[in-house]
Amino acid sequence: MSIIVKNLTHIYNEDMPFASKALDDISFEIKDRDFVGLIGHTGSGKSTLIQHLNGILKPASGEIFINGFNITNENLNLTEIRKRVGVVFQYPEYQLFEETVAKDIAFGPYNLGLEANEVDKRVKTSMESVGLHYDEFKDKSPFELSGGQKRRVAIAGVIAMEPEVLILDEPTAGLDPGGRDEIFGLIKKLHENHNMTIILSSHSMDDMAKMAKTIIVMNKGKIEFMGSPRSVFKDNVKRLKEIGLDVPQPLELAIKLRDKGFDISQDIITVEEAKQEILKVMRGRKKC
Ligand SMILES: Nc1ncnc2c1ncn2[C@@H]1O[C@H](COP(=O)(O)OP(=O)(O)OP(=O)(O)O)[C@@H](O)[C@H]1O
Repeated sequence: MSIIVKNLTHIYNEDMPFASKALDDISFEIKDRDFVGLIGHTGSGKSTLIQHLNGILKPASGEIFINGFNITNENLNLTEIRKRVGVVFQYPEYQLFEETVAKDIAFGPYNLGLEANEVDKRVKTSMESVGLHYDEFKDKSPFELSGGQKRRVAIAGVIAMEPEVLILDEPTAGLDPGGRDEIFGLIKKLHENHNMTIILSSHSMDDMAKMAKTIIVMNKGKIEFMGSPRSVFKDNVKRLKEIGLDVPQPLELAIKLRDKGFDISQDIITVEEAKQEILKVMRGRKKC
């Protein structure tokens, strides 16, 4: 499902003395089945953009088309957007409220007006998709689960609505490294097995470099860069640092080694690439 954003501007507290522009005339296009990493310093406008993509906020100006469908159209029913675009907000486990896992996941599909049989089917399938065994977890209270499990329940609740675009705002915030890997593994699987277009915001450049096909870098409500992780990180190290962002650690290491006189490529964004490049340089030195 393609997404086209045209000249989108958002102003909080418009017409008030303390009005502030959070999105400033941004335009971009996301292709069907892309995996987009949304990065930017805190306050750069990522969450505001995400809320526009699912119709929660209305723009001061501009338009958004989801598969040709204008979701900024005043007359559009929000349920129509929710069927297409699912959002997992930051710390989604705080929004779990039902007494059982199955009931919590069923809440969204019921609101779409689906029949009980269809809702039950979707609850089961989405629980299996997030790695929660139906019989084991369906009757548990969401509140007796671990942090990572709660987050999976929240994700299952969104994917049970079978959206074509899944947006996740900082889905691993506050999780330990094990929980983080689990959630990223799950998102990767959803992208690959369910053909979902994914938009993911994260502060981890290493994870973005590993997972995203396209990176969007936001700064002060504008898009600073958009492109493949390799082109965005490799060509813009200085500017990324100026706007308060890191680059992936393997690239950081390559830059440091180059500064120390090693003839090492800067075209490195993953640990494996750094390993191969360092081995190549070491072998070259041995021969000399
Ligand atoms: N409800 C609101 N009312 C007024 N201003 C807001 C509101 N929400 C966000 N802002 C402002 O809009 C700008 C963009 O904020 P936004 O939350 O979209 O950034 P972000 O990139 O998602 O940040 P973070 O990484 O901290 O979540 C910031 O200047 C912020 O202070």
